[in-house]
Amino acid sequence: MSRLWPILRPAPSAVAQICPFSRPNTVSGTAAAANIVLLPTAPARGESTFAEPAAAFLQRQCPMSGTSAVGGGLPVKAIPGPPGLPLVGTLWSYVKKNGFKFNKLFEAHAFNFNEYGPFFRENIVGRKFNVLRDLKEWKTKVIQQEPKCPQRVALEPMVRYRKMRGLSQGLVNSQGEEWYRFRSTFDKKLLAPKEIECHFDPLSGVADDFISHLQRQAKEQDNTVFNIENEVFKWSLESICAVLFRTRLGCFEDPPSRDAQEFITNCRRFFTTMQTLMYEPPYRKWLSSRTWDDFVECSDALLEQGMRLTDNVPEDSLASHFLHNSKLKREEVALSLLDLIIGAMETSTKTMIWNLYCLAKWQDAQERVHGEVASVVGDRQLELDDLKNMPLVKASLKETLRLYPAPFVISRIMQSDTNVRGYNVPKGEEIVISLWSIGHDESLFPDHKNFVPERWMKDQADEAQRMYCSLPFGHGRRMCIGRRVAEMEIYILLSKLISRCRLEDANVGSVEPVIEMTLAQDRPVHLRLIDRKPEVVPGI
Ligand code: HEM
Repeated sequence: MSRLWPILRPAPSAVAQICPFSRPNTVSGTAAAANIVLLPTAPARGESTFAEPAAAFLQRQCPMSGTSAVGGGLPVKAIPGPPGLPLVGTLWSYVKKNGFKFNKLFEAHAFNFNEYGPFFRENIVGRKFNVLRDLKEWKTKVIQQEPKCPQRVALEPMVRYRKMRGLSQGLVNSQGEEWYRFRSTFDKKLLAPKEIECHFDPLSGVADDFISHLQRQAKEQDNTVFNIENEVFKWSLESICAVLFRTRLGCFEDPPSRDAQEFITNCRRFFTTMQTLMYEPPYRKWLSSRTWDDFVECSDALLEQGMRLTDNVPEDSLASHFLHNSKLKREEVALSLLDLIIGAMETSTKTMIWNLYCLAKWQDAQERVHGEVASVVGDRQLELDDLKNMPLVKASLKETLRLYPAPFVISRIMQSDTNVRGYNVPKGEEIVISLWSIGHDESLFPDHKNFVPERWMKDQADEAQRMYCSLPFGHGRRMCIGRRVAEMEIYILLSKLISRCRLEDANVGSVEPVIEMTLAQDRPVHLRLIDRKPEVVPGI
């Protein structure tokens, strides 16, 4: 996508010189465009003006404001933002040389927040984004008031494929009552903390096998695991299948079992082709394309494998529970289980790699986390209750997700008119919260470029920060349904791995984030694994 749709990133001065639309779209500028009798001079840039909700600003400064405000707020078009051309909107800024890159969209967001304040509006070829950097406003105005069935923009290639095959849209992409039917089936079993505890043993088994697999590889290659993504992807797949099907696929066998290899290949093809399809210009979907054919082929294969996995599931598995205790048809259960696998794979894999990379890069932090694990677990095997006593391990994941939030934005399509920061956002508009920008806001997170897990510890983070500054799994009725599974599998793997090995950064240069399906690493990540214990004790 970056090749097709690069986004221009002009320096502020360059904007003024080059662009015919260079005048910043300030409150007064946009309001004038919307025919509102308005303000003397609104400051053009910076947080201080925009940190104040626009309606209050208006009220204070302009006697006419009461009449110009719509439904108690300014019209949505008055939200400041980068100026655009008729029809194409800000696409011009995406195709200029040396501009923003689409695969670094979070940088464009940071730039725009700096220019236009914590709520800006952008129109790219007719699609309008209202981008927010204010988590409190997101929680109180968007999420707390959301209806029974909140909506998010769907993953278009998946929707197209399932329509073509006459299948239901499942958990990730359905909307309205259909979504509710799926979600209410899966919610309790996946989100209630007590329900998740039964997955501790299977996930521990996967973590043990994975660590031994990594250690074997490292021994053969000068203590180094090259391109660790290939391996972490297997851990992710093996973990989610252990949770859903109580089945071990055999990803760490040498070579992996045929089923595992097929699953790995199809999953990887699914994500790479979907990524390409998602960012193609819209007209491409009317033309035949090799990528689309590939996507259909691997989606068919995944569906077939998913159906096969549900054929003979052990009685104590989640799959069996959903097959026998829900009103969903067998095919709908199989599709939803696939959705859970799809939801889990990219996010958990990328997050785990970032977490390992951060610990390897910030050795002091790694030693502090290791100290905690050693003092709680010692030489025995990790137990479920230990997880409650390792706040630093948990903080290490939170800090990773602050620096590198796998979904770097979360979106909602408004289902009723809502006043956000003084603007009346009508039903049908999309609001996007930029998690990346929040996590990199120096005023919220001093020393924000550094990995400091302790900033999330109860005695160090203030209440407001803990409440409003971290939302990597989303929030509300449509939040990540796999959050508890993800947290458990990551805590287990981190504590086991770090007590067995010291991680070292074996990369040339700093690994930087780029947007693929989620916030990915811009190069293959290599890590050195140094055994902490001369002899490996199985289990920990
Ligand atoms: C570190 C790992 C993960 C992160 C950061 C993450 C993050 C997210 C986020 C931000 C959303 C959107 C929430 C919203 O719109 O408010 C989401 C949705 C979803 N996630 Fe996760 N996720 C992770 C792991 C998982 C796992 C392990 C599973 C499966 C067990 C999973 C399954 C899903 C599904 C099915 C949805 C769509 C839910 C719906 O639309 O009702 N995720 N995830």
